[in-house]
Amino acid sequence: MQNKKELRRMMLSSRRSLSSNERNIYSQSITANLINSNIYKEAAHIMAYAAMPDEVQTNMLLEKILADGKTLCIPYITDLKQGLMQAAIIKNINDLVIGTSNILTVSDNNKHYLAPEKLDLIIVPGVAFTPDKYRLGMGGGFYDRFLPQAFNAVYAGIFFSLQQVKTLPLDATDVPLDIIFTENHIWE
Ligand SMILES: Nc1nc2c(c(=O)[nH]1)N(C=O)[C@@H](CNc1ccc(C(=O)N[C@@H](CCC(=O)O)C(=O)O)cc1)CN2
Ligand SMILES: Nc1ncnc2c1ncn2[C@@H]1O[C@H](COP(=O)(O)OP(=O)(O)OP(=O)(O)O)[C@@H](O)[C@H]1O
Repeated sequence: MQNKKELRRMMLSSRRSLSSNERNIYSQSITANLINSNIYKEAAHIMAYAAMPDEVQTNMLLEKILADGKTLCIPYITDLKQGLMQAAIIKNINDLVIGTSNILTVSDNNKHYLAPEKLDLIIVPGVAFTPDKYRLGMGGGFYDRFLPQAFNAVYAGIFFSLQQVKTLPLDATDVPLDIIFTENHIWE
């Protein structure tokens, strides 16, 4: 089996092969599948993410979470070297600023963290996934360290179908997801 680094490079290039049109259409379907689910409807405190250009796009999702009156958090990297992040509350998408690794996040001077155990639902990005709901991420170990602290939350991955692989090289610290949404299937 390939190692994580090699597989990550391959799967990132496959994700990049989507046209922006495909990416937008698939992102809309994934968002629709998620917001129609009971886990979304039942969640009051949600952590999502601000997407990088190749990822499942989340603008519509972030707007919907706020419009539904739910608490919305996104990752704020507190220690890049140690792979640590917190759930920072956001009230308005327009307040986001460019942060670590060029990803939009909350501005430094007005941060409020939600305690991880308060989260009901975490929407997790990734580079590849398996049908048994393991994920390969960007390689920082951020989610593997964060998810166990959010022990009351449902962990929901959102991926494009072309990110599916049969198996992944797993480490003891890899945390499986509870449910995965793609544009044409839901694994639960
Ligand atoms: N949207 C989003 N936010 C997230 C994550 C993520 O995967 N997606 N993370 C999940 O862990 C954390 C950030 N982790 C990251 C780890 C490495 C790189 C990275 O290597 N960036 C390259 C550019 C890669 C690219 O553009 O494809 C770089 O900065 O040079 C980026 C984010 C927290 N926030
Ligand atoms: N809970 C943990 N405690 C200590 N080290 C960890 C933990 N989780 C992951 N790591 C380490 O972090 C490094 C990156 O892990 P991995 O390649 O699984 O990240 P990833 O899931 O792809 O990244 P991300 O979650 O940031 O998207 C590995 O060296 C891994 O052993």
